[in-house]
Amino acid sequence: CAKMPKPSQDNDRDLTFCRILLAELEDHHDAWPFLNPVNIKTVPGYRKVIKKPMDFSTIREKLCSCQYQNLEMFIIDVNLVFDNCEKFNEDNSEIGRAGHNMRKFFERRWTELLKSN
Ligand SMILES: Cn1cc(C(=O)NCCN2CCCC2)ccc1=O
Repeated sequence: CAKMPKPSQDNDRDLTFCRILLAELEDHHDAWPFLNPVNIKTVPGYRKVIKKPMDFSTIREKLCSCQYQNLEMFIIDVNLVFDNCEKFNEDNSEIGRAGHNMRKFFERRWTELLKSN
């Protein structure tokens, strides 16, 4: 049938979930490497290696300026943070471990939230 606009309550639910999930990511003990964009002037190689930088403050800005169509687009950006981290950091490093911890936390929380529906 013709593409129908998503009922607004679904959009409202998605937006609420993004706000909850992002707040919990920002408050997590291991969030410190991901709170702001990696400084490509002080981190050698980052600019060349990581094609699409992403961080929680950028996700916060996008969320607050309605740049996420739905929950899926938000999850894609959060996963980009963790995929970039895995690409650039050894698993057995401070930042590498923080990335794995944060990804595990995020996976668990969004599945819990979606099951609550
Ligand atoms: C995600 N990620 C982060 C960094 C990084 O150095 N972040 C700065 C962390 N500092 C904490 C207090 C001031 C800044 C390097 C590589 C990387 O993949």
